[in-house]
Amino acid sequence: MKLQARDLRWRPPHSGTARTIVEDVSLHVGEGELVGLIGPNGSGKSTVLRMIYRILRPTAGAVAVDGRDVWEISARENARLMAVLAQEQGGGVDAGGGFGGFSVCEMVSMGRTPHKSPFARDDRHDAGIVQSAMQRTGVLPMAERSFATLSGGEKQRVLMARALAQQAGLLVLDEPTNHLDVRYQFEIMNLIRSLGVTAIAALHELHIAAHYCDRLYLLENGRLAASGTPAEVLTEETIASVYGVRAAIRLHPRTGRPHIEFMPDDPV
Ligand SMILES: Nc1ncnc2c1ncn2[C@@H]1O[C@H](COP(=O)(O)OP(=O)(O)OP(=O)(O)O)[C@@H](O)[C@H]1O
Repeated sequence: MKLQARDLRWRPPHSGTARTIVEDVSLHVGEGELVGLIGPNGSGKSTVLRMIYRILRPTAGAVAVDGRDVWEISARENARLMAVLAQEQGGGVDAGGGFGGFSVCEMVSMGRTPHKSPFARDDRHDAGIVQSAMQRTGVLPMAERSFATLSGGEKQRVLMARALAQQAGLLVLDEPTNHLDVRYQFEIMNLIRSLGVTAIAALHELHIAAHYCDRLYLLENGRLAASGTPAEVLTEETIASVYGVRAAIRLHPRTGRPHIEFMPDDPV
């Protein structure tokens, strides 16, 4: 599955003189690629992803999956094409997020909804997929727990399991490592990579972006500041100018991927 976003712009509707949040953003994710969207707080990463997963209609520009405009596809078919791990869920779930009454297993089972006719019950095929998704994300032992009682990191893994259960060819992930300790950060990223599906992920952790992504897009104030391989994008100059932090970067001799050492005490 391929993703293409062309000339995306977003301004809050009915906002009078409000500023444009995203301007001129074009990106593509090839079949089986894992692409990272990075940039400082407020640079527009979530807004770009929301346009991709069709929560926000672009003010201008278009998003296409395998050449089809996402707004011309029904919401249900769209859910079969792309699975989303969104920030709203991550933020919302801390307070229950409306899912307070559901068990972990029920939450993950919701990933099967786009594949079933209305009112159909889970069959054994669905149950097997749900079980496997819980196993791969390490949440199987808590299958019967109430979702609301989980820690932030446990909830994040359950939401990842739900996205896996959806078995979509495109994953759209807004900070998938949010709330996760270092072990689970790597486990989730290894899992995403091992799936071999097409994926785009907003990431804060630059070492994760450097290590896992095939290519990166760097946003600054709603516009693309750089794009390319991690080694092309994560340079000392770009990190200083976009993030305002000094860093020393070495390329790993075997992988060619950047290894970043931040030097927060050195002036930019
Ligand atoms: N509905 C809205 N109305 C007005 N401004 C908005 C709206 N949604 C987002 N913004 C603003 O747009 C900017 C980009 O927000 P966005 O959430 O896309 O950034 P981000 O890069 O994902 O940030 P973070 O890394 O902090 O999650 C922010 O300044 C935000 O306050």
